[in-house]
Amino acid sequence: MFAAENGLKGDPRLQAISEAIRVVPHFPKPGIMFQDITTLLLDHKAFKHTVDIFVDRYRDMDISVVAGVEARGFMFGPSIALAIGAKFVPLRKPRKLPGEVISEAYELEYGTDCLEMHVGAVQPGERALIIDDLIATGGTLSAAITLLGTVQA
Ligand SMILES: O=P(O)(O)OC[C@H]1O[C@H](OP(=O)(O)OP(=O)(O)O)[C@H](O)[C@@H]1O
Ligand SMILES: Nc1ncnc2[nH]cnc12
Repeated sequence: MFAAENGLKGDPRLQAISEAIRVVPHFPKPGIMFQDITTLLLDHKAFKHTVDIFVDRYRDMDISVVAGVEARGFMFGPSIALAIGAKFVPLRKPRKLPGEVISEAYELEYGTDCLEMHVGAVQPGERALIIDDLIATGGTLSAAITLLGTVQA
């Protein structure tokens, strides 16, 4: 579905990316099929393909902010930000940022958590791209959208 919707159907890079991601059954608890992107990071071609796909899609779209979700969004977001000429804004787990923050709580596939962003990192009216490695329940992405939407309001 992702490939068809994004014009990537038949793109050989997708197979290389898919093969580079290790699937670990029952981690970190029974029933979870853990998608391990650390093996993708070991494969520099598949890693570059991953970044390139986002850069090709989002360059020249007037995006000035790439917001990366801790921790795995930090592994892809900065490369994409540099390539499309945007700033990188970390969306961090609680009590990691030293300045004034805005927070958004959310539910995970296996627990609850919260994302925080520095006040002033994003200005009203800026266009943002949110980067993470994976969507499971969508709770994290939803919280990230809400956090950035707070600024836009
Ligand atoms: O769609 P969801 O159900 O919200 O799940 C997806 C989120 O879960 C994982 O992060 P996790 O919270 O495990 O943190 P980590 O990146 O620090 O390992 C993953 O990297 C996404 O951020
Ligand atoms: N199935 C999964 N694999 C990797 N990270 C996750 N975070 C939430 N669900 C996950």
